[in-house]
Amino acid sequence: MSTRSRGKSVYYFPGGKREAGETDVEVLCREIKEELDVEIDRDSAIYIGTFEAHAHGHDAEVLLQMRCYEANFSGTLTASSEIDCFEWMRYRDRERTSEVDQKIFDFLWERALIDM
Ligand SMILES: Nc1nc2c([nH]c(=O)n2[C@H]2C[C@H](O)[C@@H](COP(=O)(O)OP(=O)(O)OP(=O)(O)O)O2)c(=O)[nH]1
Repeated sequence: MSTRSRGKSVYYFPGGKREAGETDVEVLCREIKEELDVEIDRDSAIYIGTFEAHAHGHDAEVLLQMRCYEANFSGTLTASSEIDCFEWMRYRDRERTSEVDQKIFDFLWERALIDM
């Protein structure tokens, strides 16, 4: 599932930057709550992998390293004020996402974890 932040042209996986002292799962829970108003079940979080690419919206030399998790959640997905919209995507939507997300789409596709 991908989100489009206010003023951005491409879709991002929900998430964001770590604040001082936070663990990965703490960042995950905070960002998902802020963006989509649902509660992540922290015990269900499973590390998927780390992906690197140019950070969208930054100078070409700025690299983004994204540590990805899958997890269950409870509540009703609701776009917060920082999100314009969210969308369940398929592999064919790959070009509508940021550079790092396209690598993640490829990873999911190679493992048959996303539909065409
Ligand atoms: N969450 C998220 N961020 C992404 C993705 N792809 C991508 O290039 N980014 C970039 C955009 C941002 O520069 C950074 C995430 O920062 P953030 O979500 O905490 O947002 P922010 O407003 O503080 O970031 P910034 O634009 O000020 O750098 O990573 C993605 O799929 N998900």
